[in-house]
Amino acid sequence: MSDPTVVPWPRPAPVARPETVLAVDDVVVRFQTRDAVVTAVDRMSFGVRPGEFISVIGPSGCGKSTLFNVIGGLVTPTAGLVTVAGEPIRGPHPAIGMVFQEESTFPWRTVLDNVAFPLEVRGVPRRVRNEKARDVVAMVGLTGFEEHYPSELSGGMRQRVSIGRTLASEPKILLMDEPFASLDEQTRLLLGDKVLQIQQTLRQTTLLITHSITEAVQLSDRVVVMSYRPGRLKRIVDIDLPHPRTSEVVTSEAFGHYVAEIWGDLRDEASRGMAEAEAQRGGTR
Ligand SMILES: Nc1ncnc2c1ncn2[C@@H]1O[C@H](COP(=O)(O)OP(=O)(O)OP(=O)(O)O)[C@@H](O)[C@H]1O
Repeated sequence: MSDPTVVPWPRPAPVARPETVLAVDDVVVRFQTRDAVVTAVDRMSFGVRPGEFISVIGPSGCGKSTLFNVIGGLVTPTAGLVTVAGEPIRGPHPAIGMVFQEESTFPWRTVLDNVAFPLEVRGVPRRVRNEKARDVVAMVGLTGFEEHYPSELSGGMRQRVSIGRTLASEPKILLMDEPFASLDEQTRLLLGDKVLQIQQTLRQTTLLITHSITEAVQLSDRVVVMSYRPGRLKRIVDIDLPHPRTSEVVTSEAFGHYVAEIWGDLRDEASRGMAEAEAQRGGTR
């Protein structure tokens, strides 16, 4: 019998692991509320490869935003660690760009000046930053609107300005927390196309929180499904649909299979969430 303490020589080649740019490692987040301790995220671990598009989906209140806030350095985890390219995240970090659901353009700045803002903060000279901002404005499909103010744009266009502003800072990882939530279905689909096009052009590593299964399947390489309270990793689904993708993919048979599969996972979790909410309402009556 071979002695397990003897290291063979030559050493066996290490198991090939895909490169990871973002690692979420055993992250736990607990909040102390007035009458209880809430575990919002419980031992979540997953890795993200460079250029990958990952969606995080789960029932309302399962801890998606909390997880994103940990990745974005806005919340310190109770336990566990997030690293970007091996570097621990201990606060807001230039490698991470965040886009939120809420309106976040600067109303007093034009589209171009909104997008150029992070470059201005970095001290990039005006001519260079305007040139770069024009490229980003074109990428988000707003050429011709450079001198417009946010109040002159639709909700979908304003969200593209927000995405453009975040992209101008060239983050290693783009985090988007339900960026399309306030938009109508058609705009969502078209904006999804735009985001995918940008992601594929820049090979931008992207994490998206969404409630929409179709959006998750349309856009993602992998979908992280979370369980209802405490928010744990339920499953990671590989979306093996051809690239480049557009919203047309939603009509394919394979697409329907993925949606059904993820809904199968989510249905139980969402029902648990609803039952708990109803029980709580009953208890407070
Ligand atoms: N600062 C906080 N203090 C106390 N509890 C919090 C805090 N932030 C979040 N929670 C609780 O943690 C849990 C997860 O919340 P979170 O907002 O991360 O969920 P979510 O999945 O993003 O929800 P939704 O889909 O509805 O946006 C919830 O029970 C929420 O009430």
